[in-house]
Amino acid sequence: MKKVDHIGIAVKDIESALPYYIETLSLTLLGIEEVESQKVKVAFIDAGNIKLELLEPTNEDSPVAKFIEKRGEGIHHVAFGVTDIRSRMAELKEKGVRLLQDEPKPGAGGAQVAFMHPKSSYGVLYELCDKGE
Ligand SMILES: C[C@@H](C(=O)O)C(=O)SCCNC(=O)CCNC(=O)[C@H](O)C(C)(C)COP(=O)(O)OP(=O)(O)OC[C@H]1O[C@@H](n2cnc3c(N)ncnc32)[C@H](O)[C@@H]1OP(=O)(O)O
Ligand SMILES: [Co+2]
Repeated sequence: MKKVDHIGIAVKDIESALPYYIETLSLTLLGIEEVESQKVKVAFIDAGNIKLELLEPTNEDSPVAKFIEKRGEGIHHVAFGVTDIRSRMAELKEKGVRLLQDEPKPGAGGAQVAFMHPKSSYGVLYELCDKGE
């Protein structure tokens, strides 16, 4: 794992959460995009050494919609920046980590992403995020 790339934060509505981050906390909005493969709209916020990724569900089957329904708004996942995601996935699988998919999926900003089940990661949903850098 190279470094933590971002922290995902589930919100019901990006538009209503943004002023808190931008005006109250004086952070900078980097961009907003929709990520169809994950059924979310995301807003990236520059928090200095890390990014915050606000996640708003785009429909009721979204993993983020389920999360909010069950656990409320709040910290949803931690994303490690990696290179060569397929090799990282193979290594983790070999070590007994339960991955949530066999193939990487398209994430935000053109990255390839994969997730590890929180049940094999001591209660934390971890993402692998490969931007090809
Ligand atoms: C755009 C992209 C990017 O950065 O580029 C993103 O981040 S997209 C970010 C959104 N995409 C994703 O999250 C994709 C990966 N996530 C998933 O596939 C799902 O959300 C799962 C993590 C498998 C959970 O779904 P499932 O339907 O199994 O829900 P469930 O409510 O039955 O959850 C099973 C158990 O995991 C726990 N659980 C669920 N979500 C959790 C989370 N975020 N952090 C920690 N624990 C979590 C539940 O409380 C439950 O524990 P108990 O049994 O003890 O109650
Ligand atoms: Co993420």
